Amino acid sequence: MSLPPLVEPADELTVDEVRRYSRHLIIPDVGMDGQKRLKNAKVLVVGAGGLGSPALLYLAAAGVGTLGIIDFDVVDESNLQRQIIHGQSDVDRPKAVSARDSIRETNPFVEVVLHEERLDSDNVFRIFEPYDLIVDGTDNFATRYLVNDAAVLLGKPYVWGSIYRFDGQASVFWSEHGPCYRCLYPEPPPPGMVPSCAEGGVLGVLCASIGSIQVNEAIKLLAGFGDPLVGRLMIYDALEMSYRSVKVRKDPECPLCGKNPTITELIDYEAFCGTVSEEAQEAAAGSTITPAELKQKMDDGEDFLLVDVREKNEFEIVRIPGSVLIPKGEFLNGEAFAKLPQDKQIVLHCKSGGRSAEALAALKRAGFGDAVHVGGGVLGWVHQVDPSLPTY
Ligand SMILES: Nc1ncnc2c1ncn2[C@@H]1O[C@H](COP(=O)(O)OP(=O)(O)OP(=O)(O)O)[C@@H](O)[C@H]1O
Ligand SMILES: [Zn+2]
Repeated sequence: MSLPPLVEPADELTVDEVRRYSRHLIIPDVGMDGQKRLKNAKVLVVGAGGLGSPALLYLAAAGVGTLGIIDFDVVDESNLQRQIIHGQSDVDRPKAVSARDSIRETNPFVEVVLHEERLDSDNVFRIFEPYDLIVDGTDNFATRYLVNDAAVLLGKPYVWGSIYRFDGQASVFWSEHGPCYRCLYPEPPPPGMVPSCAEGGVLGVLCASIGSIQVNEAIKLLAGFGDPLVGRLMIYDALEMSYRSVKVRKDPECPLCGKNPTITELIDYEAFCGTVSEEAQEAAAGSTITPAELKQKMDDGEDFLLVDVREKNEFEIVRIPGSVLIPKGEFLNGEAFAKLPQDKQIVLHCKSGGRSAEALAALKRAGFGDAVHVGGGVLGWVHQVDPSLPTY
């Protein structure tokens, strides 16, 4: 399938621009016409993180005239392993600002528009409106469904990518020409079932593999050459080193882009994706202690068992003294219960409190009524109790 260019060409390229983009200009498919279209293009990149870093740098280098960056976060040292648009001296600086500075160095001809805020249902239409196309570099389901729904309602193409450990996926969702994200993934995974990169890790270079595919697709759509990844899901396995693409059809029953849509306006995405399930929230209500309270229990010599429900790799990076490891999965399948004493209070913790709330719900169901979990998890422990420990 080929599609007409998304963008009209700019009137002309300056002499400096001709020099800079000469290796594009001599490719027949791009040429002067394609490069002028890129110059006129306006692309929004959501998230200046793992995927956003290479995406922004290559979109800028390619000469996309206007680049919008939306990110609410600041650069953390643990980002530098993969978020190559930021450097050591950017730690603690807003990601959007740091990304803009790198882009200026890569290509001063690009106009950068900063949106230093969290994309949500209240601001998404206003923010998306001026852009031709949206590149998504975020890592959470609520934002993905939000981006998809807003893109469908505004009729804009949505270039999506996703990464985890050694696996990557990418596609272009554009309901006028093919499926949307909901056609492929009608429901978000149950809370806690799909680990994030913060929980499971990601090979740094995978971001470049998938982020550059997203840029490739964006450029093709903007300038109108090649076969876009509309209606196809690209699956990449860095361990096997294989790329394959599978067909994705538009779902006639899709509640958003199908024949009889039931979603005609934005919804509450946090509730839809429920980062922590309702049962876990209920279990945690009134059964959550702070890291400082945990320290107090230890200092008071209370008799309890502290169980870390993270994975072994995480336990090896940093742990709370005296904790034993029983991964969350064993609470969900019931194997954990036989390992636990009946005569002691059980205190659960994880990295930041989400997984331990899920495990707590299972534990309470199994009859451990006085169990509690530590809000903020081991990260909270490091911040409140022992800042000499590493975080991840
Ligand atoms: N709704 C949103 N609005 C704006 N930016 C978002 C939104 N959701 C996620 N982001 C940003 O998208 C980026 C996602 O990138 P990535 O997952 O690589 O980084 P991270 O969140 O810093 O990593 P980690 O979760 O491993 O600490 C982050 O910079 C995050 O701040
Ligand atoms: Zn759809």
